[in-house]
Amino acid sequence: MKYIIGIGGVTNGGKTTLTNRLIKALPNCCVVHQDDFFKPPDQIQVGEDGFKQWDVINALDMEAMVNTIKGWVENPVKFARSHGIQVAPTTEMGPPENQIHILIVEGFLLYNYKPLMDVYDKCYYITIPYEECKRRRSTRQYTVPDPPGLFDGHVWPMYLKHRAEMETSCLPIEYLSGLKTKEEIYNQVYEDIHNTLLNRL
Ligand SMILES: Nc1ncnc2c1ncn2[C@@H]1O[C@H](COP(=O)(O)OP(=O)(O)O)[C@@H](O)[C@H]1O
Ligand SMILES: O=C(O)c1ccc[n+]([C@@H]2O[C@H](COP(=O)([O-])O)[C@@H](O)[C@H]2O)c1
Repeated sequence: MKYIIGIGGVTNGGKTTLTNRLIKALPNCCVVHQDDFFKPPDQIQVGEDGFKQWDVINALDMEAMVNTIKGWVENPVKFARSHGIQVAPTTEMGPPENQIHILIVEGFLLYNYKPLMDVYDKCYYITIPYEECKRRRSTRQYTVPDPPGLFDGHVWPMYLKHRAEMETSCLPIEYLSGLKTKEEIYNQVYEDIHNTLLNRL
């Protein structure tokens, strides 16, 4: 059985932190990070606001991201092995039809791209309020550092726009408060996934 989990949400909400905990705990679990698909800086357009438009879908090579996910769907065992993830032997997992393969797709713009809308079996979305987001973001080092004013001039307005867009889609999204402790968020999501997978097997 294949199971694809989306961990979306606001920048610095705690997506990577949660994902890293889950991949250690879940069996045969691979991950695709949306951040790995950012285009190089010279391909990022400058908007009317004067900022490079990093927080839009066009800043990402979404075709490559979709192809990576398709690669996992076609052959999760090969995908896992080529990403250095140990696959449990079939004997440990029971018959092949009971073998679980999990993919976590993690990123800030997961639910705003049509070709990906149908791939998720479960959609999580982490939120934190403006002040906390700005505080966490101010300590974060990206490969391209934030120029002064980027958060208020581009990052936060784009987050609000994309979130509103996402909410008009029919995706069943489970919201998680990123203000809870890392442990609480992890326990909540782990239990949810565990119970869902037990019911499906
Ligand atoms: N539940 C939490 N409570 C407090 N700080 C958190 C929590 N989750 C993550 N952080 C911190 O917030 C920052 C961004 O976390 P990260 O997981 O990289 O976010 P994202 O992947 O959503 O951008 C890191 O410094 C991380 O330690
Ligand atoms: O990773 C990069 O190369 C990169 C370069 C420029 C900007 N980013 C920022 O990465 C943010 C999304 O990642 P995250 O982990 O904060 O959700 C987004 O808000 C962008 O502004 C990321």
